[in-house]
Amino acid sequence: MADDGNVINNYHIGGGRGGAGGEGRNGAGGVGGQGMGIDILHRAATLEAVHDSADSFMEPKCHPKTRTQMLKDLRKWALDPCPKTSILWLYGPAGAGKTAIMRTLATQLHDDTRLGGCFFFKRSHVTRSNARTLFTTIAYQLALNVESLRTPISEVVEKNPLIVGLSIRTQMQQLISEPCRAHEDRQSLVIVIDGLDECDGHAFQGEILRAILDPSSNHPICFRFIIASRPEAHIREMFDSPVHSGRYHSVNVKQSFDDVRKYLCDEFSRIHREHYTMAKIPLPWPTPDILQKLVENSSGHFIYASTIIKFIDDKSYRPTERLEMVQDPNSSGSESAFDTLDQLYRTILCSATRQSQLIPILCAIVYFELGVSEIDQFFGFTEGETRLLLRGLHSVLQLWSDDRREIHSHHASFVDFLKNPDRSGNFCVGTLNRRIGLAQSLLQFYASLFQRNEIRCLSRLIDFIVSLPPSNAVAELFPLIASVNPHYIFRPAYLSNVDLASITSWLKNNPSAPTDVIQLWEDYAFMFSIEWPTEGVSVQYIVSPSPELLRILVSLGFLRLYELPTTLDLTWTDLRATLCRLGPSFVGDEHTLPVHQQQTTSPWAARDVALQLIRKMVKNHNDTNGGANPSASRDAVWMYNAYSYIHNLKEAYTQFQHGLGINISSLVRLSPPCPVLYRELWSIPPSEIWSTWVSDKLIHHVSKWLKTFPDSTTDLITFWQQAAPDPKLCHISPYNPGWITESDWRDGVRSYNDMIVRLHLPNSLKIIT
Ligand SMILES: Nc1ncnc2c1ncn2[C@@H]1O[C@H](COP(=O)(O)OP(=O)(O)OP(=O)(O)O)[C@@H](O)[C@H]1O
Repeated sequence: MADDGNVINNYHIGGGRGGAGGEGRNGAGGVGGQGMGIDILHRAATLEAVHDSADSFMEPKCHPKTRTQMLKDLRKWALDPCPKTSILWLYGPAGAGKTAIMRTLATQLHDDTRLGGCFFFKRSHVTRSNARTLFTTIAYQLALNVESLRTPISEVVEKNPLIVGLSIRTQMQQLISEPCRAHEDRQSLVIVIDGLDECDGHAFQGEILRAILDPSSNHPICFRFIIASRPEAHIREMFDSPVHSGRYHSVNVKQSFDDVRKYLCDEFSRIHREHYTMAKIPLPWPTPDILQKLVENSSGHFIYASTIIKFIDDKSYRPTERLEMVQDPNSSGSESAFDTLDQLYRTILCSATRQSQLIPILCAIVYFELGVSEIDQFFGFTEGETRLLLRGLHSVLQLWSDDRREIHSHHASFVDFLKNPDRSGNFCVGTLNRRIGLAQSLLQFYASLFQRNEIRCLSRLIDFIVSLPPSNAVAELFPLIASVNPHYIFRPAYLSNVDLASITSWLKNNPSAPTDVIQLWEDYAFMFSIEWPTEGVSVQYIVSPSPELLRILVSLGFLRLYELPTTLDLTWTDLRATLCRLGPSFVGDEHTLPVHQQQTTSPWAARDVALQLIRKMVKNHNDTNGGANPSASRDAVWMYNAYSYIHNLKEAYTQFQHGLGINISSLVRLSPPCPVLYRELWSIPPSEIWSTWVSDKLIHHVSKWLKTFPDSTTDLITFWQQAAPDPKLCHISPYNPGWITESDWRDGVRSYNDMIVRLHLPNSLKIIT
């Protein structure tokens, strides 16, 4: 195409002034007509790295009618006379199809006579992995492709032949940018660099990026750079650096299920057409459902699709049999179907550092889909350690800037690879030992003190444990299963009845499981069913509950089971011992002689708990010097650990005391008339309750309670209602109208009464309102 004197020559070398060039590095003759400079460049260039080099027919290219929109967009950007930025980063996971896109694009740009130069890096290749020849190769192509650039580039080299061995940045400046200024007001020239991550050494990769990205580089305005790479952490960090902000545009090579389908359909048709054993196989082959499954397995990336096509297309085998092998990853010989894929994954894993630490993390990602911060916590790492360990795996794993987001694999095939010992060998995460190791790590976490976090994996951990076949090998897990902190078991939304039933039956099916561990989890299952009713679990005998049991049951009307130990100052062992007296497996005196003992009544139990909670509130107040030193309250510390939305201990203290206040209000209302309790109410420090919204509830319920006194007088009730030091704070606020307070209280009573019925306890224990 000739529009003026600066013809873009499209690899056509015009007749030169001089004679033939000298012999090139590969034995080829130098380019005629431009003298020594071009000849020196020719010797220094890596011709194999050019898009249509001699062996480029073996390199990836886009199958016809695939990646059409992406190619169109890239080409449009490249040819745009005034794009917002002149640098574009094309990134995507390993095997997404970046090279295929870049080669196809380079060919299109070449046909448009707008390809300045290109370099296709190739990992571990003798010459194509060498960064030192990148800019000489590009300068050489610029000189050949653009006639007007030939002389200025050649002169630079003639003047200073050493340039081909100088630093990357000097080459970029002196060999490319400066001579090309003459081209300043011409059409854009595109420089394509593929596989930056495949160039030897992170340092060189960084240097190349700096040479292109740094604001000081001041490239001719006609230049467009397209750089493709995997989203490796060190490359992403360079692009993300504030110094380079606004200097480049990035494009993600996204999954494309439609393109993969198109490719597979065409390739299967070709195989069907070309393979002589296929003549009698009816079309469509493969059937649509098999094709759909294969498309799904590809995760929308080409590497899987092209790998299986290569395998099925082997002329020495029947394609139908090979397809069956691909579909059944456990069939013998199927490993070889994924050879290319596995080689890719092995290379990535081998290049990662600290592999022995990496494998348990991969195991956790594969089986639990955790986020970075969860893995840090589960494995007891210092914050940020997981991210460091996974730095080398960005091309197979999707990591997010938000540490809480689940890490996942770019390709489903990577997970299959990691699970299959025949494919991943030492990297396999699916062996029994590795799975037991993972279960141990996670159980250790759940056996530790209740920590401040929201990691809700216990249910999945139970599923994972029960998937381990009963064997002596799992015996190591039993002590840890016995030590799971009950706070996690009873914390709402952590587990369900189904989880408890499944771990219990798994333990029972394990001949080596100790009976006390089985009993413990049966008890947990029973306790759980008291709070979260399930069919089929009930007490076997009608027992008369002890005062202690009744106190717990009354409290359960208003509190969650997992709050009881802290609120009632019980240990989990106490709670279990008391509650499980109701259980079907309890063998004790109360079962043999049920009911015939002096009954404690629910109102008195409520009174006792109310007194206990008032004293607890006062104690917390005194211990913490009125809340000034909240760390002195164990309750505040517990509250802080239990709810990650609570920001600090002070807030935790206030919330805990408010919770107590609300429970005291309800329990007082349930109590019989009792002057002792009335007096105790006055011991509550005003700052704990009167200056808060809890006072609404307290005034409401205590007023109702006072009406039940035999000698109740309006005066007493009015006196109570006006008791608060600041009456303004104690009216029933619009946000907490009386009917809400009333309906909450009735719900508590109803839930308590339902529980009495469910547990087949005597009706006399119900609360009549
Ligand atoms: N559009 C496409 N049409 C047909 N085959 C494709 C296409 N894209 C990719 N492939 C095939 O998928 C495989 C992986 O593609 P490619 O090498 O381009 O991926 P990549 O993203 O550059 O991978 P890596 O990060 O490992 O360099 C190759 O065998 C390639 O031929």
